[in-house]
Amino acid sequence: TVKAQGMEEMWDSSASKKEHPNIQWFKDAKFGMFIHWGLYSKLAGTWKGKNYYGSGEWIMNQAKIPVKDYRKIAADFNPVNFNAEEWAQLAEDAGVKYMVITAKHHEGFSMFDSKVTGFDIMDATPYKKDPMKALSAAMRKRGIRFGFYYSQFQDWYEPNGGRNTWDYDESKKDYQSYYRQKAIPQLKELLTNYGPLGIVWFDTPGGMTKEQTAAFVKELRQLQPNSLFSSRVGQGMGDYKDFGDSEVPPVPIEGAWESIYTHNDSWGYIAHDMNFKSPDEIIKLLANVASKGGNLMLNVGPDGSGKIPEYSVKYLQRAGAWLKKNGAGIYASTAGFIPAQPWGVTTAKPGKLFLHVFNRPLNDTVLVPGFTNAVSNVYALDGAVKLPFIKKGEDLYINMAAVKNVRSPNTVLVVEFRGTP
Ligand SMILES: C[C@@H]1O[C@@H](Oc2ccc([N+](=O)[O-])cc2)[C@@H](O)[C@H](O)[C@@H]1O
Repeated sequence: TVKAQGMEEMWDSSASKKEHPNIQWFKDAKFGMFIHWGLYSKLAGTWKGKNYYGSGEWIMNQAKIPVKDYRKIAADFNPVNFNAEEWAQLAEDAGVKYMVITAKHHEGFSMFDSKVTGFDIMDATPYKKDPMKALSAAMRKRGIRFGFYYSQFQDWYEPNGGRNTWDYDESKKDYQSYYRQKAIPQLKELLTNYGPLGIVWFDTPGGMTKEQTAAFVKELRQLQPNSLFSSRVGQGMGDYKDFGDSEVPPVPIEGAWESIYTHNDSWGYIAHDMNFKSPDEIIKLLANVASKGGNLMLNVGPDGSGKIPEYSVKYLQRAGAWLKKNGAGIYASTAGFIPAQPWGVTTAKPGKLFLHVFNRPLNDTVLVPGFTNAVSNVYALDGAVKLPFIKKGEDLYINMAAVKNVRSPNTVLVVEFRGTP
């Protein structure tokens, strides 16, 4: 471990598996916004008149578009509708506690002002402004954590970057030169020019040994010791775990972890993909992930003009409205000690168990089996409506007839108890 200015000890993920000293905000956050935005957003899922479905950000790979053709998109990329305040306000209204946006995805195009390449939004587009500068400032103003997604290995623009196998011979690539000349200098720009970053989100590790990854991580941590690195940095050197796409573990998982979900069926914008998850689905998914002790990072895919799809705006605002009333059952909660039940799931805090009732029992009687602790009070969170309850042995029965709002996708009941579960 190396001594660093100001930090009594530089946290070194490769050395010990103890948690990052700055992990608690992430564990308490529970809800984040993911943003995939790049040149692919302008293609909107179509190339040469052919529609592609799923993962719009992979269209260059799906259609095997040569770099000489793909780079031309930049000349028409002019997101005049991009409004950092609007995006940041949506994050606030949605109730997310952090945002992670693609600074550079696999296509290799830099959505920020980079001195390392000419294939960036300042030099290669008519837009000539740095949206990441405005967005990081707008988020900081609202006290919502901000971070970047940087595709550290896959770079389909660079001859020595990972995984463009249709223009370049993968076996001939010198990945180290790509890391030295592009990935590392660009990550240093991102960790230097946009203020404190809550998170650096990596994807698809590759082209580096364990030792090289350790050196890579150590070099970057020196710039922002407090920043959390996601698990896809590789070699187990991340600070929290990311599950596969749109995956929730079946049972509670210890430690800091995150489930990432698309809002429709694609990370990048696809004009013909309207399969947006409803506000109810978002609220249930968030409670489901929280009931197992994790965070949900939900994605939006702005279009090429810089507009976040209307359904994402409306539905995230609706989910945020629910969180304004019921956030106490989510933020800073831990996994529920009563497993999922026919009526829903549970989350916990010291002396409190939150019942997330998705499916209201027909007779309005909620059974919580195996509840050993003595119960002192039960009420519905939204409106603090006290509810009658009885215990038969370890079975707790709650009558929720007094809860009028029958339409809620998730009615949160609070069980206050003595002792520890
Ligand atoms: C968030 C997504 O991350 C990756 O896709 C993955 C990476 C890893 C897994 N995985 O580990 O299951 C699945 C999809 C990217 O390729 C994709 O474009 C998107 O950015």
